[in-house]
Amino acid sequence: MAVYTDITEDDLKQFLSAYDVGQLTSYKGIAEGVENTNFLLHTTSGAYILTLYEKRVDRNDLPFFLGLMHHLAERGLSCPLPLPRADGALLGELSGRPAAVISFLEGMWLRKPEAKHCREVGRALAQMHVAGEGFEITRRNALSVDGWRPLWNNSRDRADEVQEGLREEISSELDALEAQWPKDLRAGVIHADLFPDNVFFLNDELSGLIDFYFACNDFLVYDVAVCLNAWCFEKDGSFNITKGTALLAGYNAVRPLSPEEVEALPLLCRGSALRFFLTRLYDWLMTPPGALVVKKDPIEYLKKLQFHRTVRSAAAYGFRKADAA
Ligand SMILES: Nc1ncnc2c1ncn2[C@@H]1O[C@H](COP(=O)(O)OP(=O)(O)O)[C@@H](O)[C@H]1O
Ligand SMILES: N[C@@H](CCOP(=O)(O)O)C(=O)O
Repeated sequence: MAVYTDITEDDLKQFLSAYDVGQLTSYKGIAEGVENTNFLLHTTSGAYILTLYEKRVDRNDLPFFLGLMHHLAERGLSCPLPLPRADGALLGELSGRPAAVISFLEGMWLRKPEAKHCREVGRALAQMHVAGEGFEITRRNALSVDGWRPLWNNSRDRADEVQEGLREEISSELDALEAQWPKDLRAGVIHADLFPDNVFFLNDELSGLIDFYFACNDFLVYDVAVCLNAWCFEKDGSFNITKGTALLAGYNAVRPLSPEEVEALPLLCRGSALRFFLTRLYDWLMTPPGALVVKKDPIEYLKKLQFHRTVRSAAAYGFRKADAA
């Protein structure tokens, strides 16, 4: 559950008086999510999401996230829009946190995505990459290769508590990735966390993308690697090549990957698996017992990382040359 900060009805009503959303009729905390506190609001004019930005989100990054949602929506991508207050600002303050009211996106995230959904996600990811062109604010990816060692240093000494041998395995993985990480692939705005819980579907059609709070500038194909990891593995840990083929074909239909991007894919998949392993490991070790959040299993991502180490080319993910640039 992710409701870290509570609000009172009086404070909420006062906060909403700056918005053109009618009168509050009900509100409730949303259990899902990890980073921020979200409430579902109903008012006399409809449904909205209220987001209170928690400590892990840097206040200085909020104009990037909120501006990006505007930029993408203006270019036809289906994603939530932050509502302006009467003074034009997109951010206010509630219960001591920066807070925004966001439009409500219809749909549900899929608990059991199939290959046809993976194709839609690939398409939407490429559409987001194209729509992100021309967005003027930039944000570096703090969770890319430069950020992994500091994160690892915080957990390394306790890593063997989670699984014996982890300390050695991850240290050598990190050395290898730092030495081989590509330097000059095509870069742009990436979502960086496009997991199934951040993609909504309505009757099998993708209705929109949410949760842009890890978005940043990085290699576009790194986002494809994040999605292969998040969408194409089965619960038993096996990689589903039918899903991989669909996701890559969907992506390529909108923005064909270059030969350099295709070649880099296995390494980027390893890196993306390490990135989620490291943040999950940190949370696993550091979240105090009783905290109102569901911790995610780091070992799931260790297994994905180990699979990618055996991969020699993007064909193992279902990449077909016919789809490429
Ligand atoms: N714009 C939106 N429309 C509808 N539901 C939303 C919207 N934004 C968030 N939610 C709901 O809130 C949950 C958590 O949102 P998310 O942005 O993933 O939180 P976090 O940043 O904490 O991970 C989502 O799974 C969804 O149920
Ligand atoms: N997707 C990440 C955790 C971030 O969660 P979100 O609720 O912000 O999407 C993971 O699975 O480790």
